[in-house]
Amino acid sequence: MTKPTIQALTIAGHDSDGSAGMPADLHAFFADGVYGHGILTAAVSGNSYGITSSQVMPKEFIAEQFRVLKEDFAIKAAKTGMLANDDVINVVADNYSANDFGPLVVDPVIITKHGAMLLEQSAYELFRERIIPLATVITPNFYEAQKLTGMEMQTKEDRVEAAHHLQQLGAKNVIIKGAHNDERQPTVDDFVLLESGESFWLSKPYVKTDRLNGTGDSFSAIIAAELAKGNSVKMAVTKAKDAVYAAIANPLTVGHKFGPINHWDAQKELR
Ligand SMILES: Nc1ncnc2c1ncn2[C@@H]1O[C@H](COP(=O)(O)OP(=O)(O)O)[C@@H](O)[C@H]1O
Ligand SMILES: Cc1ncc(COP(=O)(O)OP(=O)(O)O)c(N)n1
Repeated sequence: MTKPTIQALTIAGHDSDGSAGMPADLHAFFADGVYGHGILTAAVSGNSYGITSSQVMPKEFIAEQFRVLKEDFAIKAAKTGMLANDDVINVVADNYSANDFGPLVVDPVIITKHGAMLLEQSAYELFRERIIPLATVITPNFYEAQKLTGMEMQTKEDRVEAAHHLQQLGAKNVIIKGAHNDERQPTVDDFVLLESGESFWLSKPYVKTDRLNGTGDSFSAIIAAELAKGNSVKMAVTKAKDAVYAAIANPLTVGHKFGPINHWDAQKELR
């Protein structure tokens, strides 16, 4: 007899270097013991030096992927990654609303750590209108929170204010991740604002490393995997923080420049 398998979905772009985007999401789902499905929105050609070009999938093809997954699989939670432009945002929002894939974690992928823009600037407004209200949890980094709220964020208080702003835009639970390259701080602190109004900080030591590709993808994918298991948002974000920290602190040697995180060590943390 086969055992029941918890299934989650990523709606994201593929990065050819395997470190970020859909590959990172699927590694993270696997590390957390969840079977992963993937709706491909775009693909980028990248290696450890960076991204050189990208292609966006046709909207009809994205809609078809939703249709066939819905027909067959019991998906319990999902996450979004690279949504690229207005067409992708519209087809994802229409199809997510029409299907029952459970809670949605929105990772607002706007720019990578190394400066590649993965969401057209002209699409920020539509993203705010159509994607943020679907979010059970939204996980912007410092930069993305500024772009989505239009706020300048300098202090920790600014981060708290930005989280409330994102909640007013319709996201139920908000996490604003700390800066990943601020060597002056001994810790990286992520601010969490829950639907109930409860708030707290998640904190881990700052790790100085070039091997940070796919941290945001993996973080949001573990949150989605935990929600697929029926766990609370509070438990999901805490486990994601711990697991991604373990994956950052024990780096892999892949590529010559900016490397991936270590999902095997994330898996040890999640067991
Ligand atoms: N240098 C670092 N040291 C420790 N934790 C980090 C570091 N960089 C990122 N993190 C953590 O990794 C998780 C993913 O965040 P982040 O890297 O900001 O996402 P993104 O890829 O969207 O920019 C967060 O919990 C963040 O605090
Ligand atoms: C196709 C694709 N999607 C997302 C990213 C970047 O992922 P993220 O984890 O948000 O950012 P980095 O930590 O890798 O900067 C990507 N590179 N490709």
